[in-house]
Amino acid sequence: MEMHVTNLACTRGGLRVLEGVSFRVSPGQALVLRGPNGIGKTTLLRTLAGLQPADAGSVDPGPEAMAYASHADGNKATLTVGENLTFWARLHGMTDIGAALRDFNLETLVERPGGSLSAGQKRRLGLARMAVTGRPIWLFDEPTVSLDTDSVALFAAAITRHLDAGGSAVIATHIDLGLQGEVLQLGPFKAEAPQHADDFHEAFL
Ligand SMILES: Nc1ncnc2c1ncn2[C@@H]1O[C@H](COP(=O)(O)OP(=O)(O)OP(=O)(O)O)[C@@H](O)[C@H]1O
Repeated sequence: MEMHVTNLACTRGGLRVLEGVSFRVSPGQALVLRGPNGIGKTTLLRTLAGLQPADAGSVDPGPEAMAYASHADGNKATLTVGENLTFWARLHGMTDIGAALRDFNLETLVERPGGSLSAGQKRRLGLARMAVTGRPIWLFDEPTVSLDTDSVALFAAAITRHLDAGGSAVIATHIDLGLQGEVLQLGPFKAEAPQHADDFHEAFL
């Protein structure tokens, strides 16, 4: 499924952050978002994921085709690793969690409560959730935070498998994951004449 983003404008906390953002991502491709802190990478991902409305422009397909892994891992502390993944899979009408457990090296942790995991283990669980959604377009916000070198390699391999299967991904990361696709620098899309931020938007988990 090809993703078309056309002339998108995004706002955060009452401030127009980005405008005129257009790109396409084909099946089998990853798009890496780059730009300095505060340029709007998270804001763009939240808009693509349907967590906030676009100020202008369009995103096709809509959020029902996407799975979003934000800064927050969003795991349930009292559910085990297996229960967390099963919950997330069922939410998306799926049942199989075996491949996700294997791909993110979670098999030995399957009975552990989410709240008892280390930061990197929590992150692996948060990322594994994407693999049980069955959704074709995966969105990631700084996915490699807390991951050690081996886990970064696991993550890159999981994304590569998803791309090889015809999926696609949009990833805000400063790390070179060696993926097939392009890099989009967001600097040129910075909104002109910024207004005063007059609002605080609670982040969605
Ligand atoms: N919860 C919030 N409420 C109001 N404004 C916010 C909020 N979060 C971020 N902003 C502002 O929105 C703008 C875009 O922030 P955003 O988090 O999208 O940037 P980013 O490129 O992801 O940054 P970073 O690389 O630091 O994660 C910034 O000016 C930021 O100060």
